[in-house]
Amino acid sequence: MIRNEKEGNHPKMADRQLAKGMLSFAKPYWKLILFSILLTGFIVTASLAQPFILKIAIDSHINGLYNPMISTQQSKAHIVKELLKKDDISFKEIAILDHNVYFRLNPSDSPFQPISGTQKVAIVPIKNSYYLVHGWNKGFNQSKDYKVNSRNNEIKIIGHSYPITLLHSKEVNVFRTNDYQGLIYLGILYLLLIIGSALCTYFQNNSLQFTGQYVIYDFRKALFRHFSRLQMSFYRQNPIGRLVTRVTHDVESLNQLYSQVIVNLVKEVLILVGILILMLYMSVKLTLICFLVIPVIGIVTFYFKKVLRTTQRNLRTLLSRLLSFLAENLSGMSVIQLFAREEKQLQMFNELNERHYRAGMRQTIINSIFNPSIGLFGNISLSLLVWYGGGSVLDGGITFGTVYAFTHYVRQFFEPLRGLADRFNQIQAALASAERIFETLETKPTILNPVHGKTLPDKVHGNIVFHNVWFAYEKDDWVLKDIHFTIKKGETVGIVGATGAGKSSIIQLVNRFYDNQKGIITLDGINIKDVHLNDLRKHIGIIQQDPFVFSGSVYENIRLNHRHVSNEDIIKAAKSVNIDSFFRMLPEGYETMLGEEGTVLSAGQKQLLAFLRAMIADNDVLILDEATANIDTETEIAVQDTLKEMSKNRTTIIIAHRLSTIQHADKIIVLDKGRIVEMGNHQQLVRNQSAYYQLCVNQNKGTRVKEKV
Ligand SMILES: Nc1ncnc2c1ncn2[C@@H]1O[C@H](COP(=O)(O)OP(=O)(O)OP(=O)(O)O)[C@@H](O)[C@H]1O
Repeated sequence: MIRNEKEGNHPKMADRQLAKGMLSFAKPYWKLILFSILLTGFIVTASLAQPFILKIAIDSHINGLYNPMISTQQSKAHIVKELLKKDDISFKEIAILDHNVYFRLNPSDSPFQPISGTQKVAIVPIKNSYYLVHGWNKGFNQSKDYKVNSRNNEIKIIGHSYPITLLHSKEVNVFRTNDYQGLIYLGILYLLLIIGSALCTYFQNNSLQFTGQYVIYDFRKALFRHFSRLQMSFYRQNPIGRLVTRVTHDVESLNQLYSQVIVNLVKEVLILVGILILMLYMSVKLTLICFLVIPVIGIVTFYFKKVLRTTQRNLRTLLSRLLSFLAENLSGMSVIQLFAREEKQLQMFNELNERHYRAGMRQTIINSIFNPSIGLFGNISLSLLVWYGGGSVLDGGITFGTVYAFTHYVRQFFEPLRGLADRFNQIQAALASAERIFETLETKPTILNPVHGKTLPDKVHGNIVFHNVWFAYEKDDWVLKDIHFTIKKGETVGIVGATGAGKSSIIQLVNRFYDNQKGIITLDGINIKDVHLNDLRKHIGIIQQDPFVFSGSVYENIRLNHRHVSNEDIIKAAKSVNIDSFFRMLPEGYETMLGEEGTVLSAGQKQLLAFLRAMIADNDVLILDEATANIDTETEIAVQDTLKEMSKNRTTIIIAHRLSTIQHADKIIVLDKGRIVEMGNHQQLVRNQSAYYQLCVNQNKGTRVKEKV
């Protein structure tokens, strides 16, 4: 049966609450995260610097334009010398201080008057030439200080009260032709950036992956710890497949968030901001033109973000349903085959599978529209750049290097935008998973330890009293009604009744798998709700009809957490019940590995194993719930003898359909539809000729029931 999944309908957790929860898991690893962020800073700087270095190289080497950004004092001096050579002006000495060039003139040779022995000169790149400007002592900027007539290349000096003289107007490609050293510096810088960036990326990736692994390890641990504190009703409401999805799929999706998304998001945002600043620095107009498409992208992204989140959530819910269905069907495959339900189940599986497939397709389609549309906007932006930037280069408004750098930056800008779209996907998926994980983690355990609990002594007497106990699994659907009985220290009590009468439910209450809604249950006079759960449960040993076998050897499965018990003790116990030979028959005897990847025990062997567990645990109260149902008659006789031995001086509760197994009990409680209808020993009850007698008659197929056992 497909359970009614309520997952998709749960109220959405506030994003802030989610973020807080996720941060709390990342907090222990803040140093690692900070380290990654610092490395990210370097990686971003390096990736932003690379096109800029190329721009400088192009402008300096291809166009031969002087660029103050890379002008070393040496190259400046070099330009000056080249210029002076061309104009045949001789200066005795050139000194470069700060960004200014100072000449110590030879007054007799020079047409200029020295100013206190030094002449201050500016080197100004105009069009494709360098100019020495004399008489300058402040900034010298295009449009404020001079204008270039692009038709005849004439340069006009404007708006200066002090004399400015242009010394030189010849085309000189000084830098390009001669400054190989500058080029080498640029090359080395570029190489260092690339190597540095690669190293940082390596360390950043590792530290991020480590963070992700640490965090998901903690998440899994927290989930498992929480699962082990949750009451049985939680497991009734949540199919195992769904819970497995939490610990596997959902946690993995969070791993991506911590190891890739967050820091990459920081990186991408930094790159976007950095590019924007650099582009604005180089040309405001060109930047604005390139980014004409940004508002459209904003609207598209907002819309897709909304749709994607819903789709992601839907996809997760359906996957979880699919897994639950799968888990349920795989564990019940024998029943499916036995009742020839293969086709029906397949049809149900197909339905779910198809819904999951459709949701997956929807997500793929959304992504396949979103990603290329961001790419398209990037290309539109590049076209605008070529159109306007190209024209400006021809006009001389901006350099070719600038346009070249812009093409890099525009691409680089749209790359993270596309990445941002993927980040959105991952964030949506992670948020949907986080919602589920935190919802699970926030499920409050209802079977709680008392705040100020009472401690039971190491050994309890085992007096158990049910004081008018009422219990329902579902609200007001009473399974046990006004149950009242006393089991005295060392007594053996049998509980009988028709199927569904409530026998097992009584046991579930004794060890607090469930809590009764009304009445009180006491152990040695102490309300069991006042005792710490571990303290209570360590006194109660239960042998179930289908005991659980852990992965591990037979020894480990019997010993469980009674570490002090030796292998010899276990063998001795097994021999005493005459079941030693059963375990010796296993492929490697007591060393045989059991569980998922080991040997599979038969139902009877499992019960024998559970018997040994109980013997080793030596609890003060022993409960058997159909504990011998799967054991053959011969072995059962041996086990019954041991049971008699074990129940001496130990409170024992036995639930058995086979009434012969409880005939020796000190007291037999007969249940019918959740109520006690009879209580007494075998003889008394047979004499009563009522409910118990009727059960015995039914079981003996109408033959007379003997009082004597
Ligand atoms: N986990 C559960 N959630 C909801 N209802 C339950 C649960 N376990 C049992 N019940 C219901 O409680 C009633 C009593 O069940 P219980 O298992 O105690 O009966 P029982 O006498 O032990 O039956 P049987 O002899 O078949 O083992 C039944 O109607 C059953 O459907």
